[in-house]
Amino acid sequence: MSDASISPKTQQFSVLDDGMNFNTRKWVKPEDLNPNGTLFGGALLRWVDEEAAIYAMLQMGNYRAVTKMMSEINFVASAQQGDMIEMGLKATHFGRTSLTMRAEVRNMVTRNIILSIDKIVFVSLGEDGKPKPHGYTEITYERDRLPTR
Ligand SMILES: CCCCCCCCCCCCCCCC(=O)SCCNC(=O)CCNC(=O)[C@H](O)C(C)(C)COP(=O)(O)OP(=O)(O)OC[C@H]1O[C@@H](n2cnc3c(N)ncnc32)[C@H](O)[C@@H]1OP(=O)(O)O
Repeated sequence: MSDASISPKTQQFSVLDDGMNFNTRKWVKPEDLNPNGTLFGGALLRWVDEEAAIYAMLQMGNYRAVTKMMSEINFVASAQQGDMIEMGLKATHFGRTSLTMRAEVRNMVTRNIILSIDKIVFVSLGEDGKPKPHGYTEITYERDRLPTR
């Protein structure tokens, strides 16, 4: 995707862009770098997995959500120390016990997409650790599904 196709809205806080929810920003720090001096892919994946787990919990209304599958991970471009990145997620399929989502990470400084994952699948589990139906079929943009303590 070219720079021109990225909406200027991506530089605003918490925007909904094409239904994709960009909530979390990270600052690339020295401890996040690989020996080449660019953002370490493992750090990026850890951030995405955590963000996706929280998104899955909010959508499926269950704190017990586990990563089942990630499709091809495309490290499209790199980021450097001092860059700010933002992570976007969008649910693409609600199954019976699972939720499939798409992920995109953008460099807010260069405005390039740096990572895309077409499919991340989370499964809602019961207390027995087995898949548990979540009962939802559509995206919520609220925090209305999670039980509170
Ligand atoms: C108030 C406070 C409370 C606090 C409360 C404490 C709890 C706080 C927990 C925090 C949790 C954090 C979690 C963080 C994120 C991890 O770090 S997760 C760690 C890494 N992931 C794992 O360890 C998962 C390991 N895998 C498993 O345990 C088993 O594979 C699973 C997930 C139980 C699923 O078992 P299974 O036999 O595959 O189940 P199965 O019924 O065949 O399939 C289930 C669903 O997955 C789908 N599926 C299965 N395989 C695939 C595949 N290859 N591709 C796509 N979909 C698939 C199926 O289609 C099905 O979907 P639905 O059609 O029902 O929608």
